Amino acid sequence: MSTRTEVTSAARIVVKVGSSSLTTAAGGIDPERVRRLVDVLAGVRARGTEVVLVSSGAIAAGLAPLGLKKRPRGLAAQQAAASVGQGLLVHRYTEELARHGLIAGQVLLTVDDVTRRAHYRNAHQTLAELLQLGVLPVVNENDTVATHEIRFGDNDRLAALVAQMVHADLLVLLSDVDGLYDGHPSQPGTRMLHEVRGEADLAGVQIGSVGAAGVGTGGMVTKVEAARIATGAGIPVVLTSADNASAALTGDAVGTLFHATGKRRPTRLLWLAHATEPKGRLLLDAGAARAVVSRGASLLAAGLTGCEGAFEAGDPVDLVDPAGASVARGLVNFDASEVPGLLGKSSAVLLQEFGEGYDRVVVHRDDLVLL
Ligand SMILES: Nc1ncnc2c1ncn2[C@@H]1O[C@H](COP(=O)(O)OP(=O)(O)O)[C@@H](O)[C@H]1O
Ligand SMILES: N[C@@H](CCC(=O)OP(=O)(O)O)C(=O)O
Repeated sequence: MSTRTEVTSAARIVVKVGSSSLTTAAGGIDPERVRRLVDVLAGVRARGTEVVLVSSGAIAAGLAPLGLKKRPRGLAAQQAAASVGQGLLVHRYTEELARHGLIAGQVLLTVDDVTRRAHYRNAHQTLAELLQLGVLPVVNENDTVATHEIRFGDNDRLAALVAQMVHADLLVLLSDVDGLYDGHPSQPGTRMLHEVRGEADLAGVQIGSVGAAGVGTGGMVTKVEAARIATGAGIPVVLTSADNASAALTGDAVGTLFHATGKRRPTRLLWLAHATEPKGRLLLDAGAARAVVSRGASLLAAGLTGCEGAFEAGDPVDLVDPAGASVARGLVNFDASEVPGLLGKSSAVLLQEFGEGYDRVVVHRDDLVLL
């Protein structure tokens, strides 16, 4: 079998493991599966490669202690299960990593942590420091505080964003299925794709949701989306089963390899483009639309003709050209109620009329992504 240099040459790898790969048939965390995974990760560390683990399983781990038979539907119950389960999950990782002389560091992230500039910087710095100290970060979504609106809901995309945040050289997605198939793997005659070089290879592939175990979320849809985000940012992705973890991480050609398709771009922006629901629309005049699209300029109030929606400062909004096309998405610096007072005014006028702070740009170029 050929060896994948994308794997063997990677100095930093993000590994994501899904709930379905950590649970027993009866539900709850399977300590054996955690142990086997940690043994593999310790092997990767032993050859000098840094590892960040993104682990699902908090909700699954909380089911048994709460006497629940299956993943609850309601958000509050899921949050409660995650609250109970996350501690147990990280405890398992801490114990297993300690057998190899390694230290686990829990990192719980919300959508805000990868979209808002200040939060993003914090998360980035924390992860960088943990890696510097030789700690193995164990990341999960902060399920207990995430609401429907500000929730990834799945860890696949979170893992892709973490991979970019830590400038990983490779993302490995471990699931209960050994690769991406051209149809749902339960259907006879479906075949595994060994390599995906771009969108063309995905044409005609039936990408289904949740697997048979019923503990995961998102199924293949979110994994392919995660692969798009990572590869579009220059990071190759290997998708395979947790049982293949050892082979995948030593570079064997198992599962599906998604080749890098793009150059690295800032994480938050990819998230904005791919997964954020805009909370409103800013209407731009022709000059502003041109400046944003062709020159990568920040959006100034002078180029605004109106707005729609009930957004607050910091929310994602679409920037719409005079023809009604959404040309960009960005994080707005004003509440919707403030915008009418700003329309068409230069920064100097705003400063004069409203004082300090109102001369700021409406959407900063660093918080903008073209659609
Ligand atoms: N085209 C496909 N190729 C492979 N698996 C698929 C496909 N379509 C749907 N699936 C399902 O996606 C499941 C994996 O997703 P999920 O259950 O969310 O796992 P995880 O907990 O690892 O995130 C597989 O078990 C499989 O049944
Ligand atoms: N944050 C959640 C993960 C959600 C989930 O089930 O994700 P996944 O199994 O990766 O599809 C948890 O820890 O239970």
